[in-house]
Amino acid sequence: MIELKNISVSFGKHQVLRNINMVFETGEVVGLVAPNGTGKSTLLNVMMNYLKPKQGEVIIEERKKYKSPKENSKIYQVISMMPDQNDLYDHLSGYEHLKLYQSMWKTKHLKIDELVKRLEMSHYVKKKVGSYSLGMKQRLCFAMQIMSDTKIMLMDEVMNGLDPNNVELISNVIIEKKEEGKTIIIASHLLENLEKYSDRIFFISGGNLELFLDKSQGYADDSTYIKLSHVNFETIQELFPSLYQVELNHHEMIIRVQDDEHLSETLATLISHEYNQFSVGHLSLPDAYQLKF
Ligand SMILES: Nc1ncnc2c1ncn2[C@@H]1O[C@H](COP(=O)(O)OP(=O)(O)OP(=O)(O)O)[C@@H](O)[C@H]1O
Repeated sequence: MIELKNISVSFGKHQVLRNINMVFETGEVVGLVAPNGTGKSTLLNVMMNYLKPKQGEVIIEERKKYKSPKENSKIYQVISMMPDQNDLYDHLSGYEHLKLYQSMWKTKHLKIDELVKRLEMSHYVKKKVGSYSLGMKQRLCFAMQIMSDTKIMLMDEVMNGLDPNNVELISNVIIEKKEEGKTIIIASHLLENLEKYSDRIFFISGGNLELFLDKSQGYADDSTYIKLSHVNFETIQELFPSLYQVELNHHEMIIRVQDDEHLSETLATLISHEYNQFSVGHLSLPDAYQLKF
């Protein structure tokens, strides 16, 4: 469990985080979503104490705070940030990196060979990192964090450079770790993927965390949307002048309806005008992102 209390961060006059209050609970996966340069890494860096906020504090496991080197080193037994590819040593093998993490975090109970097999790294893990592709390094970085076995795991762009099979592989391990009770906070631009395993998803916007989805409660925006394909935006605007509608791209648009009565009326009108290619429901994360940013 990690709590953020009144966290504000500014770089000069640019305020990146504004008075953030949030608790990330034990055993949940939280997704952080925002365009480049909005504050995802800043927030994760504050949680790791790599960056001191202008105001506010981070509380880990209800009472631990970043106060002194001694206290901080205890906290780093509980929380970790996924290493960056730039943190890897070209002259060491992946296996040696994993050994190093295992000894640093004293996690002899975890079997390196099992993890290597699980992440399909067996064919390359004994080779030097200097010879790895982007995706091979990324899997190693993820494996290193799994090896640390901390209760809280922060991951910045965990799926960077991974092909669809590896995205699936890592997603499954994230779900397993969540089931073991880990708190996992992930900043990602892979929206459909993030939506699959996150318990809660927040947009970072205007320096604040805005809830998009809490799987135990539902969508923050509980309106119903009709998503239409292969339509002419102007024609639809003329048909429904009073309804909120947005063009997503050249051939897709959405209409928001307030209640079931409006929904039935709107669908009836669409069908009577021979518009049959639509779906009805909540906004998907990619569509909500497109509307928001
Ligand atoms: N050390 C710094 N000094 C000055 N400005 C900074 C510093 N670190 C971050 N910023 C600024 O803070 C803002 C947020 O940066 P941050 O790295 O948190 O974005 P991000 O959402 O993680 O982006 P990305 O998706 O590209 O990783 C950006 O405008 C960035 O330029």
